[in-house]
Amino acid sequence: MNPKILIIGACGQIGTELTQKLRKLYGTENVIASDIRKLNTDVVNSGPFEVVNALDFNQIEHLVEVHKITDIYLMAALLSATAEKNPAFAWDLNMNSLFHVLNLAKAKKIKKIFWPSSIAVFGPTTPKENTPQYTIMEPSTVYGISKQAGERWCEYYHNIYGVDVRSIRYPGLISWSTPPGGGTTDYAVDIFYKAIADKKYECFLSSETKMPMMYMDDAIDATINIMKAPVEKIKIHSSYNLAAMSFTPTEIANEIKKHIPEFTITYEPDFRQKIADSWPASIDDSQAREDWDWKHTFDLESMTKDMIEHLS
Ligand SMILES: NC(=O)c1ccc[n+]([C@@H]2O[C@H](COP(=O)([O-])OP(=O)(O)OC[C@H]3O[C@@H](n4cnc5c(N)ncnc54)[C@H](O)[C@@H]3O)[C@@H](O)[C@H]2O)c1
Repeated sequence: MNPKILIIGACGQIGTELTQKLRKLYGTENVIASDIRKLNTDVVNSGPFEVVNALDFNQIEHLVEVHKITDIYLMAALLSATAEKNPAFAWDLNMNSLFHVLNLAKAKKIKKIFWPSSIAVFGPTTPKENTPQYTIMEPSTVYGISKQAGERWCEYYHNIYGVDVRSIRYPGLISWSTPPGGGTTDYAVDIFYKAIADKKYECFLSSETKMPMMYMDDAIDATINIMKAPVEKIKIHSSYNLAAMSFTPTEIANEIKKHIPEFTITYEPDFRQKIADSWPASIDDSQAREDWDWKHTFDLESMTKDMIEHLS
């Protein structure tokens, strides 16, 4: 039987593409998209849509009952750069929305949860290259602190209450259909828009800042596959490391130049440099590959080609 899905935060960078893919897979009527406002016409007009505040437990519970929801994908959050500008609100939104959904599962009102974590759970004391699944985690951003605390709570709700919650530590995500929502890796999306429109880009990170990244198609596949995996294959109930590629602004600029030879890049690092410097440069995701057969498709070369084809 198909799951009955509620996506909270469906109008964002990930939610938009996740909604369309889940609707194709499970049927439009089985995927209820929701967000705090009707922010994206593609999402709002392509199937059932509800306005919901992720901080309002009663609203979410009502939707779960009315639509007989089995699975919730909680995508609403304040992202890294935005969260630094409003730490108290970021903590409130990122934590309490998660508690609401975990408590619905604890009360057996839903069966399964997807909740995204991030490479922001790592910090300046974490080994930077090939960052292991289990390692030092001392995040220095409010976003990272909220994601790390969220991971601990996911594992706790699994261990103590038997909640089936599944999670991935997404790296920076690159996509062409919806603009990114205020993260530190957003430059790797903006650069394509500016390269095509202006043939030049001023990067808010320094030239050699290497970070883990992933093309949205791979991130959506990972999200759907971890949720589809038989429960016994999920060995980690905090969050899985996930990786596809790592590159610096110089490297992505050079790849873009293969398609747009006149493209130039300059560097003007801002407050986001400090956040980027505290994160890993590359990630060891062997556990996800082993446990539920994760594999990526896109590397820097194929991702760049696809982005330019779609945006040109
Ligand atoms: N995009 C990335 O590179 C990335 C990387 C790592 C982790 N993540 C995580 O993935 C999730 C989704 O990220 P995204 O990039 O799609 O974010 P986004 O900012 O693009 O989208 C978030 C969506 O949540 C909605 N929202 C905000 N507050 C809400 C509320 N109170 N009630 C209901 N909806 C609300 C927003 O309107 C928006 O549509 C987040 O948890 C984020 O931390 C994203």
